[in-house]
Amino acid sequence: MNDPMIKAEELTRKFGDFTAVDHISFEVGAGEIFGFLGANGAGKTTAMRMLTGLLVPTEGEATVAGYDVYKQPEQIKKRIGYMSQKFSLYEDLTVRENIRLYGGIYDLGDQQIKQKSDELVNMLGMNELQNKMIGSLPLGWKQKLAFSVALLHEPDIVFLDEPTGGVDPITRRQFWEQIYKVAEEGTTVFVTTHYMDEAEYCDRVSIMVDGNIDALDTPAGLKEEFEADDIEEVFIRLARGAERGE
Ligand SMILES: Nc1ncnc2c1ncn2[C@@H]1O[C@H](COP(=O)(O)OP(=O)(O)OP(=O)(O)O)[C@@H](O)[C@H]1O
Repeated sequence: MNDPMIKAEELTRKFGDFTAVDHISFEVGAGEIFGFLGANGAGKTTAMRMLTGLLVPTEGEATVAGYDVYKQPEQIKKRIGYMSQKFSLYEDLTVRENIRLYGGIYDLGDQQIKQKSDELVNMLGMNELQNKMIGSLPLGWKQKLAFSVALLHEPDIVFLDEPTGGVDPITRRQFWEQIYKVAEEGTTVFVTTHYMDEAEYCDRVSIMVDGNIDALDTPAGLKEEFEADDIEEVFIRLARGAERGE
């Protein structure tokens, strides 16, 4: 892979004696949609926090957008977007106020923020909703908006931590159309999900079990390797041996 957008080598994080992420290695290319799967407690969030410059690894190496996670976390933060599992927009601000706030955090100028706000509200068909409080919007709208806000500063990579949790299949499908669009424009998408149908939409999928990456391939490649009809079957077979989780 030429100049991978994400490169992890033996990346490890311990909490005391417990190894949450255990020597994982993988690369993600520019414009790729990379699905990062694993059962509860497998280590996905911990790995993602290391890659986004939020948590220092215990061992191993990683670069994101060409920057080193140990030495250049601030540069990484400027080049990535992040949509967390816990919803990140401010409930008691309006749609437009949230966009303005994040535009400021991402260091965009006033003119650029205004232009981006107009574009975004139009693109999402949120004209009628732009002055409504976020708290009053349905979850699906909030998620679509949070995704667009994570892209405001045109990052190289966007990290999505269970972006579609709790919404209906039609809204999830619309959300995935947004994902395809940004990937086509060249943005790398790193996404965790518990929905196995969504794993099928990814270019490649990795499956974590107890801190390790036990499988990594295209959805078709994984199904072939495991002689499975769908990714859910692959996942269940791998996760069955897991010690962690609910
Ligand atoms: N700050 C911490 N201190 C101690 N243990 C932690 C810490 N953060 C995570 N862990 C442990 O590391 C393991 C991996 O957690 P992590 O949140 O990365 O898993 P996950 O795959 O993201 O799970 P989920 O799907 O439930 O979010 C879990 O056993 C968790 O309890």
